[in-house]
Amino acid sequence: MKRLLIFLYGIASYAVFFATFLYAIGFIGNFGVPKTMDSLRDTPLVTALLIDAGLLALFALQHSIMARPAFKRWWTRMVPESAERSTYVLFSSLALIALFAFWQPLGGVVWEVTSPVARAVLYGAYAFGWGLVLVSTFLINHFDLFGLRQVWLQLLGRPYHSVPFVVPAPYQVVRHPLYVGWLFAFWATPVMTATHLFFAIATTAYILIAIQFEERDLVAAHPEYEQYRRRVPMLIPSFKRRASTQGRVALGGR
Ligand SMILES: C[S@@+](CC[C@H](N)C(=O)[O-])C[C@H]1O[C@@H](n2cnc3c(N)ncnc32)[C@H](O)[C@@H]1O
Repeated sequence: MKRLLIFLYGIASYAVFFATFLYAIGFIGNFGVPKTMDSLRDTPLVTALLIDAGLLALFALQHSIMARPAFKRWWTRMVPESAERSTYVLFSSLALIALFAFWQPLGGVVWEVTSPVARAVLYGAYAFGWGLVLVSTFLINHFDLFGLRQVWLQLLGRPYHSVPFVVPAPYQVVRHPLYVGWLFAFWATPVMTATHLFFAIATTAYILIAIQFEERDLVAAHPEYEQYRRRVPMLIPSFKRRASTQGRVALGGR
């Protein structure tokens, strides 16, 4: 019974994540959802800025603290180990839902692209970004990243083994293709409002900081990551160099 409950919890967490992911595409792209990022401002500027900064900080803290191995060791004294990743996914989604619900548009257009061709290119870049994010999760292991593999294995009563650390095509030209996808999704817009610019700058800063923590954990789990880091650029792809780390190595630092 407990196994089934944990499994259903994992499925529910994934469903919440997937709905949040779809909403985020409309929220940031300003289409198809009831509330988007760039609606008109109806709150004093400083108040709106403070609220938005608080919402971004909430997500950043949740997302980074709960990902650290030390936190996981402490947390899994209370939460079953097999449900740890699903709980992380659920809390991340809840932080994003809070961001969507309480976000305060700042108003004001900083720049606007009017050429139809350039607008089409920017919309294409936006779609490319989201596509790259999704594809990267499958290249790493989508089902492990979102906790489904963990709850499935415990349902079967089978032990959990870390997924292997692979270096598929995009990871051979850049170390963080998923974050590159985020950067496309956050920056590619034909109408850059003050709100959008604030969001893009803050999330870019967060990505740059989060990479430092993530890579520290990756080096600790995989000493060979150090060499991979020397060969492959962080965010700007290089098609000249190729990672030699093409084998499958156990990944323990999730
Ligand atoms: C949200 S994913 C982002 C992955 C990567 N930073 C990117 O941008 O493509 C974070 C998780 O991916 C794992 N990870 C990072 N690089 C990886 C790689 N090359 N192969 C497998 N897992 C990786 C990290 O350990 C972390 O648990």
